[in-house]
Amino acid sequence: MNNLQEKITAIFPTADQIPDAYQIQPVHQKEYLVGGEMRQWTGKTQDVYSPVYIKGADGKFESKYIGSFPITDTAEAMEALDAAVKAFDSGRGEWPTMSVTERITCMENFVKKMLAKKTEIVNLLMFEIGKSLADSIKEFDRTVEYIYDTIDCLKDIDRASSRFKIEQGIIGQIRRSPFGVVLCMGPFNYPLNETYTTLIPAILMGNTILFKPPKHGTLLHYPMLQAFKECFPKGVVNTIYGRGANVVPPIMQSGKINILTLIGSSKVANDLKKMHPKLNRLRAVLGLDAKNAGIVLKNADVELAVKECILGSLSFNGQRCTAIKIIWVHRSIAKKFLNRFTEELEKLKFGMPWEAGVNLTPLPEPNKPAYLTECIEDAKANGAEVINEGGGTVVNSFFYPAVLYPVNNKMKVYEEEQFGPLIPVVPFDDVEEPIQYLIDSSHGQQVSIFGTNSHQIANLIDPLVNQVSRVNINAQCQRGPDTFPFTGRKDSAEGTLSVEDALRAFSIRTVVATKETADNKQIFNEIVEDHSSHFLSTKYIF
Ligand SMILES: O=C[C@H](O)COP(=O)(O)O
Repeated sequence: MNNLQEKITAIFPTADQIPDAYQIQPVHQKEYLVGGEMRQWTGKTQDVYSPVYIKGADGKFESKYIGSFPITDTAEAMEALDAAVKAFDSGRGEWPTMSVTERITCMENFVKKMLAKKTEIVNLLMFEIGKSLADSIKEFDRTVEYIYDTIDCLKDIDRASSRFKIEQGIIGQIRRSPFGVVLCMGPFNYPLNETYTTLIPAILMGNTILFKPPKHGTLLHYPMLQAFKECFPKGVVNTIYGRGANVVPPIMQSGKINILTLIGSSKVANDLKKMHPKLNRLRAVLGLDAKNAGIVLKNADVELAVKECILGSLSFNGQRCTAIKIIWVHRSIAKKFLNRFTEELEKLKFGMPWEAGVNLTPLPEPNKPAYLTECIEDAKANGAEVINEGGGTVVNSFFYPAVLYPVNNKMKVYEEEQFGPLIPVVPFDDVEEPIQYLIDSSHGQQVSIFGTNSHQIANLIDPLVNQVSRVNINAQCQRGPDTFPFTGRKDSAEGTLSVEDALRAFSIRTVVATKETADNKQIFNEIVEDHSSHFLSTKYIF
């Protein structure tokens, strides 16, 4: 065992080395929620093991068992679908016809219950997906803030829709109405936050939901199951579990899903969409694969570029859709950049998720270290080297980051999204090379450009922003602030998310209109008075 292997091996604790505050008890989930009923599952369950390995008395390591959840099957999935369809009731259900004010009250109640579960959810985030304590807390807090921002934004939308327009002799009220039944599936890397960035606006807009938690990151949703039952009318939120291949296709093939929302792979999204018998009636809100590039220009501030590229490529071990997944560096500064990059990489602290200041943690996907190793072998066979000491060392679920240089287009890592701590670096002579790379790529989410010549950067912005959906200047790629539009071009996304865009994505603009006559004005006044609970501010219009 070499020095680095020994150091990595030492990060895995014995059972009693886990601090008391983070000694979680296994979560044995038996319940699933359908039609407002908490049903008991007596069938097979899926055991869940943590990426945190524990050293036993015999010196051997074992992945920590943290609980189990129901492997519900097709029948239960179809019951959940029927419950969501029934609750929507072609737009006549209690939830889609409820006033915005009342819906917001339900959601505020839900957030209160969520806040009470913070410790439980944060601990599960650490143990289920290996996210550091600091990042798990950030994920929880960001989600709560997102819900409050969404509520505020909905109030604004509703206020605007309670104002009547008169144009060309027509009085009209433009509303935002729910779309129908939503199938919602989130990712493992932000299992709470990114799931809720679609789930919450979908609920708030009056839709009814089928919710399948991510495979890695199911248990952390359990603490909120009862809250979904208590805070919303029957059938508004229905849960499905088990093997995606068994439960999702029949739901899509039923033709009863109105919105498919998935944060995951473009292949899965395309396969699922094709299953829907009436594609023209399906809306998709998708966050998919990305291969964001860092472009370090000849005149870049190398220190700044290194700092941002380290953050961009290695925060949460590179398991972010917004991570920088390939770095293009001008050949004249490549050596300097790589020396400083590897020096900074070596300073990163690796350890268990609960340790203060930890940057690199174990990976939750059991097959990921083998996949990343395969990418390294492929890159080596095609002329690249791992240039940092110990890069690619694997111990249990931990993979030490590897920097590959010089990467070329024959290698898997050139175009494939590695979604892990592997940093391919490509030298370039002419900035047209990375631009052409972005043009040829099937991905189109973000790019980070590093340089000090504002004239040159200004000239690059248009070509770049016409390839990707966000250009970051001298800064890493990222989704936030959550009020900014978040999307991608080509195979990277469909639809746009952010607080306001998400509310739009899960609703449709509708119009209530009449001709402008004295009688009709009177009728509209009466309608508004009658339905005043549907409006936050307007009582009388004329
Ligand atoms: O994994 C994809 C997320 O949208 C990344 O979000 P983030 O840039 O805030 O880490």
